Order: sequence, then C-alpha cells, then structure tokens
Amino acid sequence: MITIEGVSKQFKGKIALDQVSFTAEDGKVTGFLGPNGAGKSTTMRAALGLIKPDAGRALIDGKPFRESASPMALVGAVLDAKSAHKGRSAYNHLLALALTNGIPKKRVNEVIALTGLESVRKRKAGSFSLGMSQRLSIAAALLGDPHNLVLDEPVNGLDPEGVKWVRELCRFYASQGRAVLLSSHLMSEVALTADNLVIIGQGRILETTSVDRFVAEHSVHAIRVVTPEPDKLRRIFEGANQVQVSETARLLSDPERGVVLRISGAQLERTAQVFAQAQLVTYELIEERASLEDAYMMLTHSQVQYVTREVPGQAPVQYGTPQQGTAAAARAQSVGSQPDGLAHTGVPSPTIVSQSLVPTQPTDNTVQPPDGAAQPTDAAQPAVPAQSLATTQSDNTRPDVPQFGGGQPVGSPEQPQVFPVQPIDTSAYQQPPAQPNNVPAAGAPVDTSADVEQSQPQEQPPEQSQPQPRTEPQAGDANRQPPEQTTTQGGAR
Ligand SMILES: Nc1ncnc2c1ncn2[C@@H]1O[C@H](COP(=O)(O)OP(=O)(O)OP(=O)(O)O)[C@@H](O)[C@H]1O
Repeated sequence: MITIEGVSKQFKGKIALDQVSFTAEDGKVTGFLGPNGAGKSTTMRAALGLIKPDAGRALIDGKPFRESASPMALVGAVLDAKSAHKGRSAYNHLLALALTNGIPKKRVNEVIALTGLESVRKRKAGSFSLGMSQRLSIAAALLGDPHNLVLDEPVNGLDPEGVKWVRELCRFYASQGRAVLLSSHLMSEVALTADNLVIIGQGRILETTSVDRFVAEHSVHAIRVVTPEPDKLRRIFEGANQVQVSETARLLSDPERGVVLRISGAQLERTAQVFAQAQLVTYELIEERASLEDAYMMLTHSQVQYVTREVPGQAPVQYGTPQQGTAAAARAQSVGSQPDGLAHTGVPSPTIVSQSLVPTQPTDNTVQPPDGAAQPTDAAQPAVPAQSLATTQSDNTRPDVPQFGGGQPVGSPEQPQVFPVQPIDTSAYQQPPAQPNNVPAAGAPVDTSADVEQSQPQEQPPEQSQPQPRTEPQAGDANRQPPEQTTTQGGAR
C-alpha cells in the first residue's frame, strides 16, 4: 500500500505539490492522472524518497521507503525509461541491479523473458528505442518481485502489444493483492486498467474516486440537434426549467445547414416525439455522451499549464459546455439566422433530409420540397408552447402541441416514424473482462505467447517455479503464485 499524506513541495518558490493526499490500496490498480506538470512524477519521487517533501510524508506499506531493508522487494518503480547505463547491455544492467540487491541471477533471465527482451539482451541499452527502454525499465522494476509497483507513464513509447501487456501485468499484480500506482495522461488507457483514480492538477488533488463512479458521475448526457428552425425549437422548451438549450459549434460530421444546438436535461425519446408532433424540421438528432476522456478534460482543462493553440480548421474541443465565439459557431449562427430555414435557404438537400430523425411531413421525410413550394413557417404554424421534460403530465392547453411526458407513444400508427440514433461508442472505456489465467507474473511466469512472443514458458529456467519463502506474510499472499527466493537487501536502485 502506498500512502501519500499531505505532501507539499516547492521548487524555487514554485508550488509543485500542495497538500497531496491519497492511498494506492493493496489489490487495486490506482490510476494517477494529470496534465503535464501536474505533479505526478514529483509525487512518485516523494513516495520513493527521491525528493524530500516540505511537508507531509509518504509511506510504503506503512513505512518510509528509505527505511526498507529490501527496497526492490518492497517497490518496483519505473520512473525514467532511459535510466539504464547506455554502454551496458540489457542483461548486464539487470544483472548489476540484481547482484547489488541480493537478487538471484536466475531472476534476470526471468524478467528478460517476461518483458520480451530476450532477442536484445546482449544489446547495449543506449541503442534501444523508447519502447525497448520502457521494457527494460519494467524488467528492472520486476526484478525484486515487489509488493508495490510505481509506474510513471509505463506505456510511453510501447507498441500496442506492449501496452496490452503492461495493462495485464498491472491487473495481475493487483489481483495478487499488491498495490499498483500507474501514472498516465490518458484517461482512456487508465480506465481500461485501473480500479481507482487519483486526478491531480497544478499540484492539487482534484478528485479521488473509482473508475466506475467517475464514469457514472461525469458522463454528460445531452442531445445534439441540427435544425433550420432554432427559434421554434427554443419555444418548445420555454418554461422547461431543467432543460437548457444552447447553440454549439458545428462538427465536421454535422450537416452543413441548420443551426447546431445542444439540449441538456431532456430525454431523447420524448424530445423526438415532441419534435415530430410539433413538425419541427431536424437534420440531425443525436444523443451525446461525454466520453471518459471528455470528462477528464472537463475536470483538468482549467489546470493545464501548457496551453496549446487550436489547430486551424478543427472544431474546438467541447467539455460539455457550449463554446462561443469560434469560427464554427459563427458559421452556425449565420446559417441559423435565417428567419425560417425550411421556407428559404434552410431547405436541406435530399441527402441531408434523409438524415433527419424526425420527418418534416408525417408520411415522408425523404422527399425534398420543390423549389418555391409553399412550406409551413413559424408564422403559419401554431406557436409551440413551453414544454417541461420534468413534467410527466401535460399542462399544455393546446391540443395540437405535443407534450413531453404525455401524448401518444412513439411508434403508434398516428406518429411519424422515429429512426433510431447511432449511440456513441463508449466501449473503449469499459472495464475489460476478468483477466485470463495466463497473465504474466513476476516471479511466476506463465504462458503469454499470445501477447509476448519471447515469454514462452519453456524458455524459463526450471527452478523459477520453485516455491520461495517470504520473510513476512504479505497482503494477497493467498492468491500469489509461489514466489522465488528473494532475500533482497540494501541498495536502492
Ligand atoms: N527538480 C525540479 N526542479 C524544478 N522544478 C521541478 C522539478 N521537478 C518538478 N518540477 C516542477 O514541478 C511541477 C510538477 O512536475 P512533475 O514532473 O511532477 O509533473 P508531471 O505531472 O509528472 O508532468 P508530466 O506529465 O509532464 O511528466 C512542474 O511545474 C515541474 O516543472
């Protein structure tokens, strides 16, 4: 378990950490997220006793790391991928670490196989790519079969196979009751691996939570509508206190015409139903869900120290709040400023019409009205009164205006057909299924040939699977593979 208690640190008067507290629990992968310069590495260094905090303390399994008699069995750390001596081979680098920490020589071969470095074991570390250097750093971290893993951006530079392997390694270590602290900039990557999240910005903890809770709390639901009749749409929601309608920037995937609006606080099905009954022309009606990455960006974007410029021609990133003043928004505004898009310039092309989820006419929404044909306008149509999504019973006195929460069910013969929307794929942020039994493990390698070719079990020395006594019981021992003999002592790396 890694405990950070009220750690503060300044560098030349600049605050790097401000009262940082959190715990990376045994049996869990704790994702440590934050933008560049947020304080992740400084926190990890403080945990490992590499910097002295101005205030607070960091404990590993209840004690300061520096007090550990066998540091490599206590913590395996990846802080700097390029820390190996450039002129030393991968094998010799690991051997030197092993011998100076009382780790058996056979363990070097074991971690080399685990990390897929066998074919380059004799190559000098200075010639390694970033990805191979990361593997070497991870191999060094695993040498002592540690109870805690501290991994600072371990997937940086790794190929997809390596990324997957690190993910499985973290999960496996946690499943054995060990604590894994994993830093990253990428919420999507951390969400696939971590149980818990610690989010830091400008040296302060912004949130400590579980991945599941973060997803539940930060998944913003909104409806994105493109319509040539924005005023009519706004009138539909007048008086609906819990519903907010705001103009938003156009995305490349949006139809070119019409005004792009975001509606928050409304249900998709009910909204589509009311739009259909109000005969509101829509070119697009989509339920948006903020991805986990969006939610993370929303939380941290005000904490970003190194601000980038918008790439020309790209829609700005939206963090669940409407963007204003952008070129895209201005374009949307100019299109939407037509008094009545349907009767004038807002008449969509057939292609765009076919994307409409709510037909203009009850019978056929794929037929473009002939040029100049008289179309219903806002003036010609009855005004649409305010609707309240929260109100399940209609208080609308106009019989010809649909009600949220009331009226006919969608799909009834009297209703125009409502086409289903394509939900935004959030599967990439789902927790992976339970790990298979063949996840690689330090100290007890198993067949990972599907992931890492070099880590074939037959290449492991036979004695590696021998039981290894530990000097003291450790959390999760019941779940462990038999560990090796590691009477490590002294000599932090
Ligand atoms: N040795 C140092 N001397 C001066 N300033 C430092 C030192 N180490 C860190 N800092 C500063 O402390 C702050 C936190 O840095 P840190 O490296 O911990 O951030 P980080 O979250 O790991 O960033 P990144 O994701 O870019 O690695 C930054 O402003 C950084 O410039």
